Amino acid sequence: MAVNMANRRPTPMEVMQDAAVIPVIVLQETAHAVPLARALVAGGIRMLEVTLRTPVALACIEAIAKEVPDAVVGAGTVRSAADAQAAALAGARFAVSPGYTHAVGKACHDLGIALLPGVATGSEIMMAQEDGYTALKFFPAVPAGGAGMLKAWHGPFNDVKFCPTGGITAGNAREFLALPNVACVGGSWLTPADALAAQDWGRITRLATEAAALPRS
Ligand SMILES: O=C(O)C(=O)C[C@H](O)[C@H](O)COP(=O)(O)O
Repeated sequence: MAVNMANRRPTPMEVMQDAAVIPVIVLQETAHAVPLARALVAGGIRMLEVTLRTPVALACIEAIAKEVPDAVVGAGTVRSAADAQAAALAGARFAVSPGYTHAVGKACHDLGIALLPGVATGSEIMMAQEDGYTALKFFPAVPAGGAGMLKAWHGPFNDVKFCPTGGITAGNAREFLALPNVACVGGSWLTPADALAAQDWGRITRLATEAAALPRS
């Protein structure tokens, strides 16, 4: 499944198909970015979503883009065209949004970076599809209806693939990955805040290795 990403930006489907899990990363320290990225890559996970939730997020994206060539760094929590522009400038090669607006979709299209738009309703799926997006993040997956929702969507939206995120854990990931319309899952469990604070990169590589080995449909 893994394709050679050197020197180019992935398509949305390539972002979703590279590994079973996209780690959702919240970084508080710029110095953690590179060792964390290397730890995840060592475990077989290289599509990395760094959320724009902290003041250091853009600096972290920039550091990973420059110093970890085997990683493909993306930005999460992209909520506006300005977020998308800042992320692309920092070196993000894809974007993930918690919801969807035409402005975010157009910005990513114009910037030439892949977007996984966040959706939680049929109307949002239709809006994203109108703009050409068919590889979508289902957020927040568990609170918004979980596997049952994905099964229901598979009827009318059987041309869409999802990355359920929000409430996914090592315990329930398999149930989601077994669904025909799920290409991968997203989650923060690979990068626990206490492991980051302790700079326990070995633990993060172990979590990534387990996640990379999860079976997919
Ligand atoms: O920041 C964003 O852009 C988001 O969309 C939220 C994250 O995807 C979820 O917070 C991850 O959920 P957990 O794995 O349950 O921690």
